[in-house]
Amino acid sequence: MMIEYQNVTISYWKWDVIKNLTAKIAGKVFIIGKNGSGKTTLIKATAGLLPYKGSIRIEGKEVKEIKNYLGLATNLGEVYNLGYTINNILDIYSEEMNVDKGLFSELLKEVDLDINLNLPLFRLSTGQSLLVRNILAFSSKPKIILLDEPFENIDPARRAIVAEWIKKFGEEGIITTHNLDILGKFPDYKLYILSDSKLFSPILVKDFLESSVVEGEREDAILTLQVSGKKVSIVKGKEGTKIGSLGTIDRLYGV
Ligand SMILES: Nc1ncnc2c1ncn2[C@@H]1O[C@H](COP(=O)(O)OP(=O)(O)OP(=O)(O)O)[C@@H](O)[C@H]1O
Repeated sequence: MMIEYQNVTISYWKWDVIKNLTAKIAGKVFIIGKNGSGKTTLIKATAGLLPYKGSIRIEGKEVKEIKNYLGLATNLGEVYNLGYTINNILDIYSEEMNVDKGLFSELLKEVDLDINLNLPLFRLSTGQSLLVRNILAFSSKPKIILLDEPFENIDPARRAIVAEWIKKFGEEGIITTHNLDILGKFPDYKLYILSDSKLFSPILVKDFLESSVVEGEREDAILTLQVSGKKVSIVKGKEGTKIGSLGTIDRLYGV
């Protein structure tokens, strides 16, 4: 079981956001990357919502040829445009996408989210809407989860609950995030960095958080990547500020 990218190029008009990306992803993994690096674009293409060149295969099946694959769920807003109110969405997705209404209500209760299900999604606050979309994704008990920034604008106690759901639901998938604190809850998960259109080979979250970022190429690096054309090394040891204590990964991106 795997998500496989082979020479994948994804473009908006003539501009390539992802260029010749090749990677094999197994299990549930995190992808981080600076603003605009293409994380959302990659998730959308993997969910079948964007055209791409090359090959994206999920469990051996080419994404653009898959119709109604029920094993995959995402929190992307585009997917939940059908239906007007949240109740409408629930009706449609319980029928078409295996969303379990009982599980949906249970998860809603777990985060103590008191919302009017007769409202359209876009009437909710940014955080509430994302929580509902996360819950919709988990409620189909998917095999594969594609979650774009599932913690953004969500308060800390609820973020911790979303983290537990990520551990519980899905056998494989991709989660993008900017949130270093929450990454600490996933020490044994693999982390990929998307930079300069490449997905750099994965390192364990715990190794990443215990490392520091230095400029240039280093022999002792656990990972050397390219950021805006410059080499950056992630090294373990006493040197510099640990990534885990930075609170933000901006240094990695040279900001
Ligand atoms: N529909 C679109 N049309 C044209 N360009 C787009 C479109 N969607 C995204 N882009 C551009 O593609 C690039 C990658 O965007 P994307 O949203 O994938 O980045 P990201 O890594 O998810 O960023 P962030 O961390 O800020 O969420 C950006 O420069 C963005 O402006």
